[in-house]
Amino acid sequence: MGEKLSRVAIVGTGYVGASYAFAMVNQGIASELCLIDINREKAMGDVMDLNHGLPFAPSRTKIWLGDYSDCKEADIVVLTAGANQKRGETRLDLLNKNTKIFQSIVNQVMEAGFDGIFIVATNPVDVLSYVVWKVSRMPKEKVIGSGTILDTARFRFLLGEYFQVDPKNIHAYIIGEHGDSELPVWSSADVGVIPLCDYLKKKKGFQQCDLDDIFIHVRDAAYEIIEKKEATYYAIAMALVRLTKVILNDEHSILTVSTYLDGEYGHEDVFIGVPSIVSRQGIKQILEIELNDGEKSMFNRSVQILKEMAETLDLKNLERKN
Ligand SMILES: NC(=O)C1=CN([C@@H]2O[C@H](COP(=O)(O)OP(=O)(O)OC[C@H]3O[C@@H](n4cnc5c(N)ncnc54)[C@H](O)[C@@H]3O)[C@@H](O)[C@H]2O)C=CC1
Ligand SMILES: CC(=O)C(=O)O
Repeated sequence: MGEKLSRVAIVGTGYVGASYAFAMVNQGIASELCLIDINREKAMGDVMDLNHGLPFAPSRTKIWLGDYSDCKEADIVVLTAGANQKRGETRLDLLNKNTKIFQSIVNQVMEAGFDGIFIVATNPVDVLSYVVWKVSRMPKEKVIGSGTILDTARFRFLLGEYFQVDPKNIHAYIIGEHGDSELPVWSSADVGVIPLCDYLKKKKGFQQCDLDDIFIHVRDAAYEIIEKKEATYYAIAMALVRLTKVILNDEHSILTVSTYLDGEYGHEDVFIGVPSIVSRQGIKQILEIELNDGEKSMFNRSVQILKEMAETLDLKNLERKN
């Protein structure tokens, strides 16, 4: 019996999309990788460049310049197309531009007969995940935004550096909007199996004000990197590869993806970053972690901001008619 083929289509091969494709090939995650971009020359250049690296890859990947008809057979379509933040812009500033682009892309993907899982990375990722869900009319479990996966990774990296512990042993989440209103869930953060607040008390030299500073660096990391090199792409690419692998291998891993709340955390009709179990079917379950009062009010504010942004869009006219 032959190996099961897995096809991933990437729409948007700019900094993020191309870095993701590179990381996918390097890790040998999918057997087929189809690159789609309005700038076909750029995408073709990436296809050639990636194909030339295949002799060094861990497994064979079929890589080609595609069009929307290739999405019919795709297991996952990854959306990384659209405008990125320029210096001084927030993620939410991109909303109108990227909603128009997404409406056209998602319609074409669906018209091709796609029936897999959407991964959304383009900003503002939470509101655009909502747009993808509305336009595609896919089940809510099958639209997954990258949410605060990247922020959580940044958080774990910086906490690991601070405590001199492997970031993989730091169990701490950033939740909420992937953006300025996100929040750290200190109340349930652990170093190994020790609650972070106990760890802080027991070990000399660590203090809460340093942790507050770490969170500010996490929240503002994108601004800092964009100031230095115009865009961020390696870490998000690696985060998207991890999410892709979790889906294709049915890993049931917990990731802080942007997903549709339907009563969880006391909210509904909004996509936002919360820890969720991700499987081959998409979102299997949202984990409702206990938040303290301060965290609850920050989370509620984040929901409110995302809802207000979604309300500025003409959502009725976004939905596909058939
Ligand atoms: N969710 C996250 O954690 C992160 C999200 N991002 C976001 O990812 C998005 C992409 O960023 P970059 O790759 O840096 O931008 P980029 O400008 O380098 O690439 C965007 C690509 O989209 C393509 N594109 C534009 N309109 C299109 C259309 N109608 N159809 C097909 N392709 C189209 C462009 O030709 C370009 O190749 C941005 O919105 C950025 O803010 C970036 C980093 C982290
Ligand atoms: C650009 C962006 O969203 C990030 O690096 O977090």
